[in-house]
Amino acid sequence: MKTEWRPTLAVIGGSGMYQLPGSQLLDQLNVETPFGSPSAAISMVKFNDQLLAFLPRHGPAHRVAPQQINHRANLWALASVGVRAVISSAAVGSLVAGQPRGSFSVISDFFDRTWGRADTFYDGGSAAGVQHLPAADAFCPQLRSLLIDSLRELAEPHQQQAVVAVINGPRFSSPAESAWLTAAGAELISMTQYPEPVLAAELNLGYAALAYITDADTGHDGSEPVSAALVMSRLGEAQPRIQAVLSVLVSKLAASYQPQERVPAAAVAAVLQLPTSAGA
Ligand SMILES: CSC[C@H]1O[C@H](OP(=O)(O)O)[C@H](O)[C@@H]1O
Ligand SMILES: Nc1ncnc2[nH]cnc12
Repeated sequence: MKTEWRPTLAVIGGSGMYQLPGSQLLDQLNVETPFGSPSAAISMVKFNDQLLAFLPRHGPAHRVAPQQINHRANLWALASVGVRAVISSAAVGSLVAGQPRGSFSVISDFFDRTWGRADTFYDGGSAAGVQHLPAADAFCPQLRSLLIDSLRELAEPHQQQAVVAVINGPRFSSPAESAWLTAAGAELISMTQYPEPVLAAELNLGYAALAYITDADTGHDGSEPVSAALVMSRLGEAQPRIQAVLSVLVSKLAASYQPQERVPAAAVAAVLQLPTSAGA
């Protein structure tokens, strides 16, 4: 894939974010990958005077269900245009009182309860071979700290760390499932925060999530149980706040940002050189 655009940062838009609010569209790139098609064309946008890549993980009109997202294609496509840092927006439910609805959270760890999702580039079936990713810091500490600084600067209520349980979806949890995940140590709940972070890390991309808490899942705090309509309406109200946080974050991210090398660079290069489905 040859392109004149080489953005340092990509934003992956979650539910309710199908364009980057406050950005100006410069170009759209249809990237084919060795793993099939991404959720949408990659938009090259100008945001806060910076060039950014933007990709809506559910597609432009929320046609891609959480369990159907081709995360490998999405991350490969972003890496192929030179991105080194990924900030994802995610609507999440809260499982505990310490993560209240209407606040932000900077996810620090995950608990994978998905099944059947392709979650590695290194299954031994290609020239890239087998790699074993250390997953202790799948959410990049450097990017997390920039997000925390941005939230603090805007006086946005936020929690600096949280364990997210990732369920397969598309249905929400039952009360018994929700209680079990809470007892296991989860504080937030999502359908998309796995395998996106680990696939980013497998390509040596820095990754952090700006999570916005839309609900209290099945209602542990006595509130209305979650529904898709409720998530969407609360996200709609929060868009200006999410945009403001991203704007401050972008001004703080240095063009010289270098993510941690978690996988040998030669293995990543081998993945990025695999023939695309279009060229195969
Ligand atoms: C629309 S309700 C459920 C949906 O919302 C969250 O999406 P995202 O993480 O992309 O913001 C959740 O994970 C589900 O996919
Ligand atoms: N309660 C919930 N469960 C799973 N994903 C969510 N996204 C937003 N709220 C959620």
